[in-house]
Amino acid sequence: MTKPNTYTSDPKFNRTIISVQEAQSMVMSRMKAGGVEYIPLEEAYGRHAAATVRSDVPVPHFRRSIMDGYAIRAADITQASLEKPVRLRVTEEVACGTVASRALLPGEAVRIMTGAQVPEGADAVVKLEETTEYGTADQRELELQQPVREGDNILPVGIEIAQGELMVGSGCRIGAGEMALLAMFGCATVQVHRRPRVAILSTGHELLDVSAPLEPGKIRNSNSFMLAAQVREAGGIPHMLPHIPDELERAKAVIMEAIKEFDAVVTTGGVSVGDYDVMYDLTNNWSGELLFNKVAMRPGSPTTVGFLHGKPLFALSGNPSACYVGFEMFVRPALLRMQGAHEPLPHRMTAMLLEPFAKQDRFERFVRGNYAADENGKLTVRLAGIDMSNATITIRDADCLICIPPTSAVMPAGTRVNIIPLRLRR
Ligand SMILES: Nc1nc2c(c(=O)[nH]1)N[C@H]1C(S)=C(S)[C@@H](COP(=O)(O)OP(=O)(O)OC[C@H]3O[C@@H](n4cnc5c(N)ncnc54)[C@H](O)[C@@H]3O)O[C@H]1N2
Ligand code: MOO
Ligand SMILES: [Mg+2]
Repeated sequence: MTKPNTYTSDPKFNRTIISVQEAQSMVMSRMKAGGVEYIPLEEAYGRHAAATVRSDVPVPHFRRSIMDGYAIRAADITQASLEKPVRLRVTEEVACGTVASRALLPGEAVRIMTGAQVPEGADAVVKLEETTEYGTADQRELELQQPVREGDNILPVGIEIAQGELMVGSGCRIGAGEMALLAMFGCATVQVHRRPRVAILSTGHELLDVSAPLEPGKIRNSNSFMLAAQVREAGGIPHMLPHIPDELERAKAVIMEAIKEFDAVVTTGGVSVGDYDVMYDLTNNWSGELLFNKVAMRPGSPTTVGFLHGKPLFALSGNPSACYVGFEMFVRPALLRMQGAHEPLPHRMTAMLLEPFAKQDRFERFVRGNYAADENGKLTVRLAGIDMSNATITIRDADCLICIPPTSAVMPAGTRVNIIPLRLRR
């Protein structure tokens, strides 16, 4: 006797499928920028600014020499030539950080160094190599054999940055350039968004601690470590909880506790239709809201997101690549939004596929790939290797996700596709 198929009526199997874009907007519409804190500039790298910083002075704020040489008045040497050189009296020296004692008068020159303030009255700097000095220490004379243009080798006030210009926008991630600008404008303390604290929980009877020897049927918990790295990359503070077996009551207790204490909870495993897939049961029957539990994407189709007390629970797949992609699509943007980022969703670029893609699917697929520029500067992309949602090795190897739209035919080499660059390239 055959066993009747009962699963077609089981809600665990009949989930409402939504598109990636829909799912992202459902999550993002609930996320807002978190609290603010003040930190020393030294610690600001990688953080997201919580206030706009503008220049309070122009840069440079004084006329600055860009060469080692002599500050002169261009009008004094308009007639200078090889045959009829002009001589000027050298009155003093201006090193970086010092200023001339008085304005330059006609017929005078001042020895000046790169970066030093050009004296009043001077309107050009002549490079040292184009000059000859004569005379004694108290009677110095400068000989010039050709005219110069007014303004030569002088940085005018404000040429680089005007007063009041935007230096660091609120929500912007502080990188090396922002660090330099914040220092230039005297921001010893920086107002930044708090880093979200994220609890990470792996579920699965089969999971072993990293230090445990392998046993038949069991594997080490690698997803928690991957997720912790992804949380860090997204600016958050990961907190790895000890992994738990697939037990509903246990999972409920740990998650309810974690969601009280942390800004977000990310779990991995147990979101599919298996007998021990407890995250389905948990999010279907809890005091929180269930946003979705099926997304038209591969890997990561059973990705589930819920909200409780305004905090998100991201229940990602246990399959390592599905877990990785689920994080990139939903958790990273959410964490970035909590830190004030304005455009946190993954950025897409176009590239030409260098090899055919044969798998057909009704869902959009995010394939791990590697991109490069061809000889014309156009982006190309190829698969990073094995493209299974249970694979881990290609997470190491990929520097982008190739977005393959739903297909019913082989996608030939040469097709233009979207790619999502991942993290910093090696
Ligand atoms: N009959 C069906 N089976 C499955 C379906 C389906 O539609 N019908 N969906 C498949 C898809 S798609 C995915 S994705 C997975 C989702 O699996 P779960 O999220 O339920 O995850 P688990 O069942 O707990 O584990 C899956 C896989 O991942 C390994 N795993 C789990 N946690 C970790 C960890 N912390 N570190 C490393 N590896 C982990 C686990 O051992 C399993 O091999 O379901 C398909 N099945
Ligand atoms: O959605 Mo699953 O991740 O395709 O394998
Ligand atoms: Mg499962």
